[in-house]
Amino acid sequence: MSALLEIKDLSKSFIKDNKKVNVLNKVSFNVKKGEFISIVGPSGCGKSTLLSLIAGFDKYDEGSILLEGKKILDPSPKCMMVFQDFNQLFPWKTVLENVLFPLNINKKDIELKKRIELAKEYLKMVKLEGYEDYYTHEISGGMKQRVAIARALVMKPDILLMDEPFGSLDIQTRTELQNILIQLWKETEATIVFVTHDIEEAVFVSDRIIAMGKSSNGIKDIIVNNLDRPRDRLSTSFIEKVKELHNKIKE
Ligand SMILES: Nc1ncnc2c1ncn2[C@@H]1O[C@H](COP(=O)(O)OP(=O)(O)OP(=O)(O)O)[C@@H](O)[C@H]1O
Repeated sequence: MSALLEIKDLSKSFIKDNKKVNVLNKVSFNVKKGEFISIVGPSGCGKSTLLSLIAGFDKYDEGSILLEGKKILDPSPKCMMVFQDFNQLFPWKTVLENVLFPLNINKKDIELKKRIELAKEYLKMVKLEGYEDYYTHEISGGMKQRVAIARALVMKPDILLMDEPFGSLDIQTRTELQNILIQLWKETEATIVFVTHDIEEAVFVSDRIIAMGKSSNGIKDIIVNNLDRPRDRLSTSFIEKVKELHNKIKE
């Protein structure tokens, strides 16, 4: 596996009350094609900032972010983002129309009939077959997140960025969505960068876990997670890995 995303000496600060606040200081790591990476760390350590920079939503001060060797400077369908917020969907559009939306904007070369087929195929993959004509107020939070994931993945992005996508869900729905996401990741061979507060979630989904710290303004440690898949949350090896991560990220 070669590096798809290369982040090198990335620094970012914000100006607040005329003072410069350093959030990221010389952050470097690579993501290989097909890899599932999680980013964990305490609130305010810069996880969302890092994801926004990769998505091209914001500008960095120094360093570089390269996707297949090219600098990311602006948002593009190559990096799709799924947020935590249930309100990221268009409420005036149906479930199908939401998933169709990025295709209609970016993939006009595909004929409409095919675009609709594609959107339906991804809705089936997130187990929402039969809900195509529902509006967002008619579906649950977990279903909304599944629509958002289908809408992002239907674009076949080089990287899927996920900012605490399951953070507002109850534990049962969260577990169900983690399983769906892992299945989708395998089926679509996607590359995923996933921010989470939940250490167990990080151990369940990812190949490598990037632990960020607030005092370090960047990466504290990168933990390789080669537990066999499918992973058993109750196995001794899983629990040991969760403990290892807990100990490593203690501030
Ligand atoms: N636009 C902005 N202007 C000023 N400061 C900002 C801005 N965006 C983020 N920050 C600051 O950068 C720091 C990191 O914020 P960020 O949202 O990246 O953290 P996080 O690790 O994602 O936190 P959480 O887990 O709570 O979502 C915080 O101190 C925040 O106040």
